[in-house]
Amino acid sequence: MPVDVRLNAILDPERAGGRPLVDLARAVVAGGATLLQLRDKLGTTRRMIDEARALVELLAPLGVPLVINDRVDVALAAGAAGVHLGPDDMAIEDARALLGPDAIVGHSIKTLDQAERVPLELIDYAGVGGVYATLSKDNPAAPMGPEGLAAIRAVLRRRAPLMPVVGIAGIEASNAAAVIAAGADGVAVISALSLAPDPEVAARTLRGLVDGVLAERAAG
Ligand SMILES: Cc1ncc(COP(=O)(O)OP(=O)(O)O)c(N)n1
Ligand SMILES: Cc1nc(C(=O)O)sc1CCOP(=O)(O)O
Ligand SMILES: [Mg+2]
Repeated sequence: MPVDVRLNAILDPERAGGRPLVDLARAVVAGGATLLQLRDKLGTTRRMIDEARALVELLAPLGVPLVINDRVDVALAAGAAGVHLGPDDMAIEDARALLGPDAIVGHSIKTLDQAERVPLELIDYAGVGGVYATLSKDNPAAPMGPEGLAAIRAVLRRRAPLMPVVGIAGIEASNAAAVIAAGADGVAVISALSLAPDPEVAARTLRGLVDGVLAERAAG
């Protein structure tokens, strides 16, 4: 079954507004998040495994998968569902060999060239961006806009028609519908959820916007 990327909440302790990650996870899942990612760029390996284990314990009974950003070892140690990797992270082939066929392996696609070359048969979803400007990533690439996402999505659809595509970077309530209208199957979000006054409400709003455009697409 394809990974449900409709609302991909990325939890980053540097951008959690001081909230415990488990509290944030509980709130965004209550609001409709379908996939969670733990992204901790500064913590020790031990801290990251502790965070991941706590999230797995919360999410497993709720049926919401957790992927770990960058770190195959942390995913394995914590029993997470999989990983999200980018062009500078472990090669997809190596990650798949270590994690096995049932794990979720997501991969970033930032250019048309990557869309042509990434071994799509080994991944479960594509994170396409940066769509808009973001303050949540160091040295982000120039925003590609919904048009850039649509162009990458066209290449991915030709190569792997069922590959779920999730847009990332600067996505919030004001622009989420445009990302889905450009062809994404979901949105990946840090600040518009984690730094919202009420993350559960923010998740429900984003999920509603995504579902609305997906329903129009399904209706043809
Ligand atoms: C869903 C999703 N898409 C893209 C990314 C970015 O991954 P990467 O390019 O490896 O950058 P870092 O997140 O590691 O800084 C992502 N994390 N999630
Ligand atoms: C982790 C990440 N990767 C990006 C990319 O462009 O590849 S943008 C990003 C951060 C997204 O956070 P926010 O929702 O706060 O903009
Ligand atoms: Mg990475």
